[in-house]
Amino acid sequence: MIMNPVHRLEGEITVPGDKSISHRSVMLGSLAKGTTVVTHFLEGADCLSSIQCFRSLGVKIHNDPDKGLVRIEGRGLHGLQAPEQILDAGNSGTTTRLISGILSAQPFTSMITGDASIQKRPMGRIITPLSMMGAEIESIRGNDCAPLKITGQNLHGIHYTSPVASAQVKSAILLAGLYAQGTTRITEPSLSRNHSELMLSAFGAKVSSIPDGSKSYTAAIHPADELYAIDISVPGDISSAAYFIAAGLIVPNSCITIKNVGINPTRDGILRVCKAMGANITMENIHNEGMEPVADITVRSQSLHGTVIGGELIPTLIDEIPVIAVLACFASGTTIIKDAAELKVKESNRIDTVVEALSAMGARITATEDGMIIEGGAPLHGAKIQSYDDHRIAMAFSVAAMNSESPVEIVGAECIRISYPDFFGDLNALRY
Ligand SMILES: O=C(O)C1=C[C@@H](OP(=O)(O)O)[C@@H](O)[C@H](O)C1
Ligand SMILES: C=C(OP(=O)(O)O)C(=O)O
Repeated sequence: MIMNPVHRLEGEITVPGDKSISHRSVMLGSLAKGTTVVTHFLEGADCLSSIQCFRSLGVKIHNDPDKGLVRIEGRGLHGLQAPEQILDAGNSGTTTRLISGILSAQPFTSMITGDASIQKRPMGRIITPLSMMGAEIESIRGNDCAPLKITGQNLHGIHYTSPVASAQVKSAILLAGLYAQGTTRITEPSLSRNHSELMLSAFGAKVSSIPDGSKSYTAAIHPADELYAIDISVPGDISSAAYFIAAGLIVPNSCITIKNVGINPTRDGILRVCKAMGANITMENIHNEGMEPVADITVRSQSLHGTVIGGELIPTLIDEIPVIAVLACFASGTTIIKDAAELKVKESNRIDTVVEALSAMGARITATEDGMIIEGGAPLHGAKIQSYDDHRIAMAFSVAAMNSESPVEIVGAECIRISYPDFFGDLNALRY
């Protein structure tokens, strides 16, 4: 894919549904009694993997992609059936880790795996706490990665202190906790996205999240008899909106409104960073969609300055860091991204891939152990960029290309289908 520089972006778009919320709607809808209807579902490959896995577990799921409508005929908390084949999570870490929490408590054995990238991502982080709850999980190759063989057991509650602020780890434990004897608690070093807590509670589970001490949070869940179906309207994904927020800021004379974007405070770090860089982003029509806050976001091109991004801000923008690094190249002064070692265990090592690609475009960027340092202000020029089949990298560099001095080639841009199938269609609708 060759991306040419863009002169101006203007107009209004609606980005696809939130990936995290779409995954969770399939999972909780499958475990609930009754029919869950989901609108503005993300028809990205990752969420389709979640649908496919739950179909293999005996759940009837009707998907109307043209309408973004998914209807899930829940089987109740104890109604899943043993799968006849190995479950395939595709490229989705969320599917793999969250479903493992559920499978740990089922009265059958199952196997789950995914693509080459998934088979390299660390699963020890869920195997350890789920095993402490009584689960039997084997990493088939003995490397703490998928394929995983999960033999369901009677689980018991634990209080787990997680070394990482990871919503996938937290959610796997909470989902297992639905089935465990006694209360299950997970303390994380800072608050990661809380969509599971909010949605579990909307489906009738007894779940709480309490700040304890300065930064750490403890989520707790009690075992449930049943969950009950609800209707879910999925907000626009702020992680997808992030590409248009960044593009609107760096492409001269631009003005973009992104409608109905989720602005849950555990996800809005990109907005806080833009503000810290001097951007004036406006929000209108702020309201709640079910349990999640949403707003229309308007962004205009502006001059930016560098900032420091670290600490508890990191989990609130972890997937946006590649495009924030691009933004930092157009800001005056230095931007430091730290406390973000988690970037190394995503679809690619996002510290290495971002630094490699931005360096190739002429940016002044240095990798650090837990992030990167960017000296902004050097113009970017065309280059051949490897996406390493990482959708966030392909989209972040599509944004970089928009204000590059010459065309950029993005190798493997098809991977964008993972989270944003019509990314280029939406982009073209704004291009002048
Ligand atoms: O729970 C989720 O839906 C997600 C959590 C994050 O991962 P971690 O939990 O590994 O930080 C994020 O990177 C991923 O895109 C989606
Ligand atoms: C890390 C991501 O997703 P997952 O962990 O679900 O593969 C992502 O979408 O950037």
